[in-house]
Amino acid sequence: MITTLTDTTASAIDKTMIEMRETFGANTIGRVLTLIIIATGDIEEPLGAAISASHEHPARVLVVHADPDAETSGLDAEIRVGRDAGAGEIVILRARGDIMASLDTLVMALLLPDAPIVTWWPESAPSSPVHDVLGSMSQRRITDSAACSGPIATLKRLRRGYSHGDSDLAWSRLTRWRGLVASAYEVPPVSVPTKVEVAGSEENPSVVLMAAWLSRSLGVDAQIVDPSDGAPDYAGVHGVRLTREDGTIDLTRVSDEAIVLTLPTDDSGQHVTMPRRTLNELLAEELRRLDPDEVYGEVLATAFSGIDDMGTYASGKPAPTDSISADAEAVAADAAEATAAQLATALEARSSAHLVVTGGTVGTATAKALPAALSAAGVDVSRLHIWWGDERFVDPDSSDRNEVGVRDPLLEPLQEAGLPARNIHVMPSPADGMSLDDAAAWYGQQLDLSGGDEPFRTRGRAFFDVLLLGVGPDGHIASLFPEHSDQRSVSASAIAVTNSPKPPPERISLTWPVLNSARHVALLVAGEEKAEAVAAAHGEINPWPVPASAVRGLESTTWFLDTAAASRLDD
Ligand SMILES: O=C1O[C@H](COP(=O)(O)O)[C@@H](O)[C@H](O)[C@H]1O
Repeated sequence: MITTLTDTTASAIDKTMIEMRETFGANTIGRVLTLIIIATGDIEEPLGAAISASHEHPARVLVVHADPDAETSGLDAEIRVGRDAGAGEIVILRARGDIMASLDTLVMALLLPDAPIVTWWPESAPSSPVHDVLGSMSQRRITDSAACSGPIATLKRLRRGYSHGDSDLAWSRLTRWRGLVASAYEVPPVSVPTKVEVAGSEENPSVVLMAAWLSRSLGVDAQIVDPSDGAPDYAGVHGVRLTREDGTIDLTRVSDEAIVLTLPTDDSGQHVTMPRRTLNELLAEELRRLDPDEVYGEVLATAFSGIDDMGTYASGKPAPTDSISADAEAVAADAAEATAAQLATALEARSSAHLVVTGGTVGTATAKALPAALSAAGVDVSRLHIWWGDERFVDPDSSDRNEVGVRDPLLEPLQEAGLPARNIHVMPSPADGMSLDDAAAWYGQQLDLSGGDEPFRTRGRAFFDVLLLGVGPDGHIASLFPEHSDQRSVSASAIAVTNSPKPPPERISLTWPVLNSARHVALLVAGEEKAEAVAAAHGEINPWPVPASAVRGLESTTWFLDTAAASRLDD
């Protein structure tokens, strides 16, 4: 049974649904979830999948088809119950123009009470599904990067915007492949492969995720290789080969229905039935589990964790320049003067300005020089916000804290000059009653909430006005250390760092996308012992071995150096 309503409202839709149910004798008792489908194109295919899945998971399906550019504003709805809705009930909402602004309220009025919510984007994907207005109210958020334009770029965006509860159909397409590879691998004698290859296109998200899953599970870098010449285009994983000392495990798709498996102990080539999966099956599988798919999150983090992806946050920005002075004191004075001028300019353009301070020797000296420099530049400190690039996770009054180092020389005078206490964004310490992980997540959330509609990691635009960074003799900046695995974390704005090579071992650090969202970056360095790191950081952007090479400001990056720290620049 289908009823259409034009220029309608949520309450009229609800009333009509009740009437239709009464006429039809259906009820909502058996519905187990609300499935929201955000459609941008054809709705029949995803709707067909939802109807099919409804036999296993009876759902209320809300299809949101929005046209924000429409000249008129309004809402039409189509309600389907009974045979036309499988074992569920369907409401198709066609929203035009201004009505889009109240989409969340509209959808909220139509949700099944007390039932989980799943949102599915069949052919588009928000940068961060959890930050989407409808995604934010859902337990599970399903995308399909392979169906979006620019599948790999989409998967990269989803990686940066990932949150627990996200999943992607490019990953669900691998469920059977993963099962088969795992059981082939476990045929005795089990041994770690020396080479791992996935045949398929590098432009296919399932192929990329398969390689990442294998790399992560086996601890061996999986290579993506071209499918063999003349192979039909299966638009996904063509095969997996694990080379071991005793022979190879090879799984190759030979048709849409089957793969051929060879083992070191049996090279006869067994045919195994493994049909390619339909959209209906993929959706039904997704709805089977409403808890977060942790493995997907971890595999997504492994994919694209290479240097290039981290480095892209820094590349394409103005080249760094050097400002060389006689000694550390002069470096601090020059940096403070430049910072004050940049903050003054920021406040001419915007209502507030954001400064990130740092710890370390020259960082603390620069902080000491700042109050006088800010006053000389006429900066209205009541409109200033202070953040930290990193902090050591130790007692709040420990002299190891970066914040303690600037408390007397910077924070006190600025507060006296009008800086509100609420604008001082100190990183938490153990005394705040949070674990290190929770403390880092909390600080990241404070930043995400301050910066606007999306988290930093997907925003790609300026937030901080000036970012001050010290540089260690090993080339570290903030608490991102060379060849330290925590450096690879980019799916949060702040991360917990453990086993820091420089004591204390537990720290909180801003991550690459956040550090790379400043208008101006100032690297503050003095001393001969840092000359080598400074020279290395003046080379190519290469965050993994040389973190200091990979932070750039959107408008400027300046190395404030003393002559000793600059001494190897011509080498
Ligand atoms: O551990 C850290 O070290 C750097 C640099 O310190 P320095 O004493 O060698 O100048 C610092 O900038 C960073 O904030 C800090 O946590």
